Amino acid sequence: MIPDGVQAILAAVQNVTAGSNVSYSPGGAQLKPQLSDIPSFLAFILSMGGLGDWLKLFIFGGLVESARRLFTMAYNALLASFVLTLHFDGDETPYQWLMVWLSKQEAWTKARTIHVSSQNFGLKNNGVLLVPGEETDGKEGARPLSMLPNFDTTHSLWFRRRLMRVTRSKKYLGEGQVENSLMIQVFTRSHKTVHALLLEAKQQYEAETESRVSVFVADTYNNWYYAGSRPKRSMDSVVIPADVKELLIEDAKDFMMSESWYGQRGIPWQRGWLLYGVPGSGKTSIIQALAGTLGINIYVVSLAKRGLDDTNLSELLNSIPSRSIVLMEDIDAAFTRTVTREAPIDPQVAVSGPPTQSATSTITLSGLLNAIDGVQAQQGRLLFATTNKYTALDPALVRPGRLDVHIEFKLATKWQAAELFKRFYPIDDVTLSPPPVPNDSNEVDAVEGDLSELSEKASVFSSVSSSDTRVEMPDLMTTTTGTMIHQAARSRHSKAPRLTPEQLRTLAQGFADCIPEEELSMASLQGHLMMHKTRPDEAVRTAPAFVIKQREVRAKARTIAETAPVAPVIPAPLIGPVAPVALVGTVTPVTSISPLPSVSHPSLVPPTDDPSPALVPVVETTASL
Ligand SMILES: Nc1ncnc2c1ncn2[C@@H]1O[C@H](COP(=O)(O)OP(=O)(O)OP(=O)(O)O)[C@@H](O)[C@H]1O
Repeated sequence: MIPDGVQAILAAVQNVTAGSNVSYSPGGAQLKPQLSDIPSFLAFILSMGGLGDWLKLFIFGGLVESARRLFTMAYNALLASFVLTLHFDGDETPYQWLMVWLSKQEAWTKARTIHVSSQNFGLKNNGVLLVPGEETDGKEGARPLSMLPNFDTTHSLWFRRRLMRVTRSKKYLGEGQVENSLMIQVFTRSHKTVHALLLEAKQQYEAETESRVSVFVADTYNNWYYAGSRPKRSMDSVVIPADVKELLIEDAKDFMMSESWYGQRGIPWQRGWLLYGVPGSGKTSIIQALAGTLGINIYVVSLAKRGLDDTNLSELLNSIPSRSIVLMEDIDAAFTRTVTREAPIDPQVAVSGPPTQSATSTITLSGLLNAIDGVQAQQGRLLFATTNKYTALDPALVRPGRLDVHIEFKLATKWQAAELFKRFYPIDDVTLSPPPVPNDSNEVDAVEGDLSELSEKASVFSSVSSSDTRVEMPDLMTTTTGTMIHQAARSRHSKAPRLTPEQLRTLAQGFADCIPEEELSMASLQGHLMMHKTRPDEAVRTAPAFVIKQREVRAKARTIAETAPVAPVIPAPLIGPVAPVALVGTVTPVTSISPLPSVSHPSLVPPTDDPSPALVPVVETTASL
């Protein structure tokens, strides 16, 4: 049953549509006045008691809302013409610039709601404004506190007499992923103010990072994100033969300056280096040092990364800015797991196989090769690949044009051991130990076997170290070890004797004499020196024991490896004709990859007909360390 009021409206609507004068009235009577047009229809509606009131309210509300919307639109339009709004994504570098810049603004010291953070945005400790009164310099492990805009709060501050509103946001994406963003509104009609802001933030940040190298890694969504920065490592701190170091630096510098040379010849402006050899021999260190020397950033690609496929890899490589280092660490790792020449071994395995396989990437070798060659790839890219298994690499991957220069890193030579020692102990930072206590059960005495021969060498140097000292030795001839340690520690901070350059040379030589040629890695030698950070003579005295220990550890590791069940390796590496090392262009095929001939370092010879040096090659050889 339709209520009378509604029936009346329906009839009126019909009449209006049909242009009829007939209208409905309860009981069949004609309604006065006749509803022949819209105004009369409305008048009729409004004349209907409660319904009329309701409709009036509806129309009034509609008008108010429309007015509000119009006002908001006008306000926003007006605001947009006076305000410039900038958005920054948390995983991009400009966000870092702005956060550091913001952290240095005095505004936060007066704000009512602030975020107190110990994040330093990849900068050294004093890179961000410290909470007034806080001193962190020189304090080990101290993390500075900085004051920043609070999340989800809009802050106002002034920049060059312009009002700025800053809103920081944080979004939780699940699985521990957080997305940070920043919005800055500047009350200005001119872009100049915004440019000045960006430039100031960038310059401030770059000044802070001048002594650092920024590192980017791919996130789980295969986008680059800023993973922080590291102090620049000096080339001098990496002990490899000087000519190899020079080759790397000169070749890289030359490459960076040769854009037009490549362009004129239609050669893609990219260059690849393959650093291969034993773990802990300085492959990563030299890349880090090179990035610092050239003042460029490092983008690290892990080919075994979960979820990485051919398309992602290609996109990742293509989105790297020019004049950057791309570092593919342990390039063999991908090859011995899921990467094959044409396709993933078994898509089922990649999806649901054992964790070691499903947890890795599904890239194919062709995908990798395409990504390296990438037609749209950024030009001016220095590609570095490292591997411990040179023979596991496909010849197509290591051919010139992809990985042009191959450098082998070997176990430490005596020369490297001595040089590492000298660099490890800057003369001003170290002191000498007291003379060894007779019959003391120190580490050297505790080791047996061929240690005696080595310790003979060491003892020469410990006696040298304890003799020619400029400062009188504190009296440490005590009976209990505990007391001696205590007194030795005290001597470190009191009248400890300093090393002379001559003593350092002698100690370094003594250390080198204790280290067998090409048996231990540089990393392990460094580990030993770390145990005696400020006591070079102790490092020498205990070196023989260290060597014995290392041999034992390796023997144990070998036994474990021999008895352990052999894990299936997928697939067999392709071994074929390979240029053992080529400096651009030419390849000397060899029938198999065997241990490479030792040191014969490539040299860079500038082309005779072109001013651009070094890119024409010439030498097909192997650079070994
Ligand atoms: N030639 C070297 N000169 C100075 N330090 C070295 C050298 N080789 C290794 N080290 C030290 O050993 C540590 C490991 O070095 P690095 O990571 O560069 O080795 P790697 O060859 O890249 O090893 P992996 O193949 O395992 O990645 C670093 O702390 C580094 O300082």
